[in-house]
Amino acid sequence: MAAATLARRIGRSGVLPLCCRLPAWDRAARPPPGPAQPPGLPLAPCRSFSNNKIQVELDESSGVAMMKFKSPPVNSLSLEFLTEFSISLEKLENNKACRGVIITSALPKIFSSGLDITEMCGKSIEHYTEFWRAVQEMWLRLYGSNMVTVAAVNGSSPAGGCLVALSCDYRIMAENPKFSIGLNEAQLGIVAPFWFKDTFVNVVGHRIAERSLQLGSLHPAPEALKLGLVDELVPEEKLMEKAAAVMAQWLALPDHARQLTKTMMRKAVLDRLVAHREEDIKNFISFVSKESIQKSLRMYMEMLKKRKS
Ligand SMILES: CCCCCCC/C=C/C(=O)SCCNC(=O)CCNC(=O)[C@H](O)C(C)(C)COP(=O)(O)OP(=O)(O)OC[C@H]1O[C@@H](n2cnc3c(N)ncnc32)[C@H](O)[C@@H]1OP(=O)(O)O
Repeated sequence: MAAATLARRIGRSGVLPLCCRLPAWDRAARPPPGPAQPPGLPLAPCRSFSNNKIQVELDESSGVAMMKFKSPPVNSLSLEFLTEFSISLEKLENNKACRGVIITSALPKIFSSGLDITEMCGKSIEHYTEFWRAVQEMWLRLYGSNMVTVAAVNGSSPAGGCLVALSCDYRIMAENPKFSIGLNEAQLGIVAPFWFKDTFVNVVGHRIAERSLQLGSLHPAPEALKLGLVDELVPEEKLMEKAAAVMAQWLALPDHARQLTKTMMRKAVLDRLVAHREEDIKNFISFVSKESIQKSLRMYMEMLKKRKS
């Protein structure tokens, strides 16, 4: 079925209708069709699981899951959020019926505000260790996922929020110039870890990443498109439809070829963190424990609050 037709059928709900079946080269063989269902019962259930901060709906007939961040006010990546995120990804990854996931936000104007700064202020070494391991875990799962991952960026997405989008296979952003995206860590007086940087370089190339990282730039959507930080801009109301169309296009290929290609492209970067995980945690702790860094983070939080009042 042509991607455009599929997208039309998906419509705004973002959920593939039951009549749409994708090609036979699924992630794994599906069970054979059972006996005829009694009238009124759905042919293929749309399974959903919702935790406190993330809602996931999987349409088993299409193999596409919709993951929505729903942690007001700004979908900050707290320890609880990151844990739910990793568990949700793991559940989908282990579900043979799931071949792709669209990641978006249920909140208006914000995709994710990045790592929860309060998790990095005035906490114990044990807490920093647990928090940073959760950040690593989320990235390893998302960047290394076998599923097709599409980010439907429907709001601003600084720092860790940008990392989530960068870790997907494809990024579509709402074409609102008020929405911005980028690794702005330098603006907070902190440094993006090497694997944030590697992920960024793999998307936009060395020169753009270097300039953007040093300046801690947050790029308005049109600029993000020009830099290649996002792949497409679409009007906000068309975002989910477009994400579904892109997903259908990617799922039209045999999984194994796409997965092996993805691994080939990403393995070196993933392996680098896996090999240096404990060292990376130690670096984070020694950096975040510095009084000067604590001061920078506190001042940044105050600035956010002042800007509001
Ligand atoms: C120390 C070692 C470092 C190692 C590397 C660490 C790598 C770090 C990665 C990161 O992700 S750091 C986080 C970077 N994030 C940001 O810079 C975003 C900051 N937030 C904003 O710019 C804005 O809040 C927004 C996302 C554009 C939304 O703006 P809006 O006007 O809609 O909302 P606000 O009124 O600003 O915020 C509401 C509420 O939420 C709090 N908040 C915002 N972002 C965060 C956050 N990242 N962590 C925790 N809390 C956050 C903000 O303070 C407001 O709180 P209240 O005033 O309502 O209490």
